[in-house]
Amino acid sequence: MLYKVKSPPTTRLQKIQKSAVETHRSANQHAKECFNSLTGPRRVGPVPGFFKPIQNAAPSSSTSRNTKISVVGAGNVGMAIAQTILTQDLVDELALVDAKPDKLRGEMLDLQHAAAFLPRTKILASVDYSATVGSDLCIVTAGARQIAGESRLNLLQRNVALFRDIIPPLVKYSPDCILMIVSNPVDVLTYVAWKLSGLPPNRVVGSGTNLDSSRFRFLIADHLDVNAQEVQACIIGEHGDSSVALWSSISVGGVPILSFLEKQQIAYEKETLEKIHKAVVDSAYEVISLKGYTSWAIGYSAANLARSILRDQRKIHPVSVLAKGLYGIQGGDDVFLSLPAVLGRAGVLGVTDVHLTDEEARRLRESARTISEVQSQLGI
Ligand SMILES: NC(=O)C1=CN([C@@H]2O[C@H](COP(=O)(O)OP(=O)(O)OC[C@H]3O[C@@H](n4cnc5c(N)ncnc54)[C@H](O)[C@@H]3O)[C@@H](O)[C@H]2O)C=CC1
Ligand SMILES: CC(=O)C(=O)O
Repeated sequence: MLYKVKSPPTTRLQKIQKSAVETHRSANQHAKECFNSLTGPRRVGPVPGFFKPIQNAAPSSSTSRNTKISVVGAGNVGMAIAQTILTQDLVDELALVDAKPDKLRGEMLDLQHAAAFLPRTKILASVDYSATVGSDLCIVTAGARQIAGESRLNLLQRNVALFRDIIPPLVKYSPDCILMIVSNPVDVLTYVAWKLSGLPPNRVVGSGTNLDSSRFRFLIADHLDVNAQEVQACIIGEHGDSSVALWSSISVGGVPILSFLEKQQIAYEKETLEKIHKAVVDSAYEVISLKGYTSWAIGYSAANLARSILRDQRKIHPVSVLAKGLYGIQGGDDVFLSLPAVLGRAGVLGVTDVHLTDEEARRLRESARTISEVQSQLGI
């Protein structure tokens, strides 16, 4: 016997909703028709005659060309990065790529509708990588994210498979780009992206512990009740559980903090320092357990890196770079992890040589070993 699912009777509210949707559709259609009658079908470039050039104008002498960023992955992280880039007036063109066409178009339109409040930026979106052509910087955020309690390293196999589809077309359309990886586990995926891209190592960088260092600076600043921008403090190594806090080089407004405490004979327990570092490591887990994902801080972190690169700022950021042979990391290991790197228009210009205590150096080598072990199972 078959049971038929009866359609419920149409209520008055549903009728009103249906007619509202139809009215909205026809209003959109009407607006499009009016626009087309004024300007012709959708076109690229200005409508001829809309403004008249002034008499005897010399051709533009500007030699600068448009700058372009592409963001792959229009999820929580990709969109937080995109909107931070737009508000900070970093580029002339922003291209978004995702595998979900409707979500992608929705995100593009939503950002385009803010045009009246933002610096002028052309925003494009497509599931096709040709939209990314000629990018100066490609930021990859696509992929699986952690669920509450899950480690970043757990995401590896799923995201490596996606990277095989993402990295080759990105580099095909933008062979001169700097590639910035954000998807997790960011250090291993930066290595994977480097291998799949064939780019020189200075042009492949992971967002790494730039975010962890901001969390660290926030916690110290909060403790001392000062501005976090006055706190020079760095976390290096894995963006994850084996990261290393460089306590020995922290300064606040130029004052080295550990020697200040010692001079003032203020006792501090090693355990207190460990607790602060643990709070940094636990930060992402806490936010994910509360809201399901992290987005705003990584949005600002990635835009901060994008500015240093595209504006050739030569600022020093803890980011994931090829660490082979640096800080005592074994020459045989092509491992990417965060070290203090100078970033500019050519990507990673160099790595600074910060003094590490024996304990910090040992922890960094351990962090490298953790990443290297995971990497060795990849067969890339
Ligand atoms: N490095 C860092 O500091 C941080 C990294 N992350 C990582 O960023 C990644 C993204 O996180 P969310 O944005 O929260 O995830 P999400 O699930 O909101 O977005 C992921 C997006 O990737 C897209 N996608 C999947 N496969 C694709 C493909 N083959 N091509 C193009 N797009 C594809 C999905 O359609 C989705 O829109 C995760 O791996 C997460 O762990 C998140 C926060 C901080
Ligand atoms: C998810 C992640 O990697 C973070 O927020 O640190």
